Amino acid sequence: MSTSQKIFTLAMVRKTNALLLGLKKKGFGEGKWNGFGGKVEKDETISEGAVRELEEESGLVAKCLTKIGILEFEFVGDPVLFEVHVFDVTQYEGEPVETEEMKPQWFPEDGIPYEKMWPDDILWYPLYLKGIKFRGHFLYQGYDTILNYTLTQMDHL
Ligand SMILES: Nc1nc(SCCc2ccccc2)c2[nH]cnc2n1
Repeated sequence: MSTSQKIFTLAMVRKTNALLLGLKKKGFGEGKWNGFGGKVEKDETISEGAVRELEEESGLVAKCLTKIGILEFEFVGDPVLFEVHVFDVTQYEGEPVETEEMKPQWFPEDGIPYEKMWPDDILWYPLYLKGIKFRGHFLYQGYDTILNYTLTQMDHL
């Protein structure tokens, strides 16, 4: 039983058959390729937070976001439940630039570097890339081992 929930965003930027990922240079998830995201501030909606974090971390300005998933992460021994709202971004302005937080790179959809990403990604990316919305819950031991999980397709989020 987790005593508190913290809301985070994760923006997945896509163009024809390619996905933009960022190599996290510091902080939570350092050294892993991931979408762009972070905390949601008190004075913003979840999608406003997603737009802000994407611009801060990649320089891209999202013009349209679609909520495509909700992922809950629990870490053994940590009472905080991470609730991550995942968005698909296909309309954006600008070119991706390296920032203090992230080094961006385009990957072909059949060349995703799962071995250098969070272990849950290989489980839900295939749903995302097929346009299937999802809700998942993952129990982690440390940051590399998933003890158990549920992953459900959703018609609406
Ligand atoms: N793909 C993925 N992302 C995250 S955290 C993403 C949201 C975030 C949270 C805090 C700082 C920056 C970004 C994960 N955690 C556990 N598995 C995971 N998989």
